[in-house]
Amino acid sequence: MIEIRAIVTDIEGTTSSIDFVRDVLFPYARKRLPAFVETHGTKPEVQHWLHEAAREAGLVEASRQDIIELLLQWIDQDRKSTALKALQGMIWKDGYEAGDYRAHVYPEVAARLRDWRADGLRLYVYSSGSVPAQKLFFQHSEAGDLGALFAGYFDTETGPKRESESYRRIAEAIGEQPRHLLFLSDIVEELDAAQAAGFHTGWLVREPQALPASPRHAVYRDFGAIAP
Ligand SMILES: CSCCC(=O)C(=O)COP(=O)(O)O
Ligand SMILES: [Mg+2]
Repeated sequence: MIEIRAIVTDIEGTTSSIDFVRDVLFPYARKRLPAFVETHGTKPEVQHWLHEAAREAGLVEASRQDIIELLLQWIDQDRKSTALKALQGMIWKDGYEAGDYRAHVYPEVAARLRDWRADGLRLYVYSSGSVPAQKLFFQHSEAGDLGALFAGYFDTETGPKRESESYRRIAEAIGEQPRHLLFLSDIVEELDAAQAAGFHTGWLVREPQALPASPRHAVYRDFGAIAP
């Protein structure tokens, strides 16, 4: 018998719409990034991630302007850079706190997360968004503050989402064998990596996307259909 003890979920395309991230969060960060770097660029945490971005791009002796342009380019490319995601998270904080937006979650998600918690399952997030950005996202969701439902958060500091070693690290951090863990995502390469590490997997293929013809993972239209 399969015994799932904890669920690890992706955000974009899984709990929440890709449109919200692409049409609200990314433009918000894009517009404010130059002024944010100019104003906060000497703070150690910001400086650290600016250096990391330059290092990732192989830029030597890059000016602040060079790094700003690089980061804007990465936002346009939706590059899953840990440094970019950390800086975006710092910028999004202001937007959430000012009430400029609330994070989208699909209509059934909050109720299902609560059901699973009530059934004794532990819930975790694994997203390319930084851990602080993930926490803000669920604290300021359209369905209210969902932060207390989660026992922990993982981002790409744990490792890339398409590498199975990242999922082994997550299982170890959670303290469960992978066979007791279910990973939910909209990206098949992430699911393949989780499956290779021994996780159960659920592929969220939300309307109006076509259902895959011969899927390698259990496919769900929404969280309502998932019965761990
Ligand atoms: C919570 S952060 C906003 C989303 C984001 O920047 C991102 O890259 C989400 O990617 P995911 O791994 O959740 O598909
Ligand atoms: Mg996703």
